[in-house]
Amino acid sequence: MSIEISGLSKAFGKKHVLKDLDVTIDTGQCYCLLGKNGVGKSTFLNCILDLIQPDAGTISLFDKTYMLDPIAVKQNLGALCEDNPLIEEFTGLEYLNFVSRLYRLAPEEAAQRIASLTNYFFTDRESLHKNIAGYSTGMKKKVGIAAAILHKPQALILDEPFTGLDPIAAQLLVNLIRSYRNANRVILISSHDLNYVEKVATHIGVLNDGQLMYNGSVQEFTMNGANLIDQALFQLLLPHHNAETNMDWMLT
Ligand SMILES: Nc1ncnc2c1ncn2[C@@H]1O[C@H](COP(=O)(O)OP(=O)(O)OP(=O)(O)O)[C@@H](O)[C@H]1O
Repeated sequence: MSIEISGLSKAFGKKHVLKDLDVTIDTGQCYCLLGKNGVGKSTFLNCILDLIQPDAGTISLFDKTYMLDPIAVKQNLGALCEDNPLIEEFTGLEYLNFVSRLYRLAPEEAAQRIASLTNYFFTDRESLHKNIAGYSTGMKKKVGIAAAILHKPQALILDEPFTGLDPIAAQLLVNLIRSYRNANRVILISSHDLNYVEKVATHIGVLNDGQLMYNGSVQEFTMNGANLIDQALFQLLLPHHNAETNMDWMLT
């Protein structure tokens, strides 16, 4: 297995956000983690990224663990975090060059990859010479995504990658994720954008009350396409919800 998580638990004070989770994600899969606000999706991803220390459990990536070989694990990971921290004083190009040096890419190789990624995502190339502080949310996200991919990681972990992207950039990201998936990498995404999840997911996890209410293939989740992902998710999380009776006051 490429990503193997076993017995993962995390509490913040008395709130048990993740309870003894087991998840395996194999190469060629794009696993999309879904669930209501505040259910623990980012916490789950941040544990895998070693940004949050779990209370219990083991995480192994390509048979290596943080405990035994943290550098090897991190070399194989590309990450876009929910708050997308960048260095705002840098221009987009300076930031990507900085990241390429962190990963010790040869300068020529780095220049080639940066040119290809920025050509792909940025029609407005001028903006890449301006400070990130002045970028829109979507532009920052595109820089964050490019930085996550630059070192060609085996596993890509993306927290809310579609949020804030315009439809063109989002579709470009869909195409990129599909190519990445087909190149036998492994992708883990947390997202509320189910239209895009529908286009990239091979597997779905639905987190609720600290546990996975569903953990399996997208085909099984949608009953072989009989349901859309949003319908299947709604039925799973709110099977008895009746919006009309709850909101009558609004219509009179
Ligand atoms: N550092 C922290 N300290 C205390 N509580 C935290 C901390 N980080 C997260 N939480 C709590 O853990 C729970 C899960 O948060 P998390 O951000 O993982 O949810 P999420 O599913 O990603 O939410 P959303 O869909 O709204 O982004 C929330 O109740 C949140 O308030």
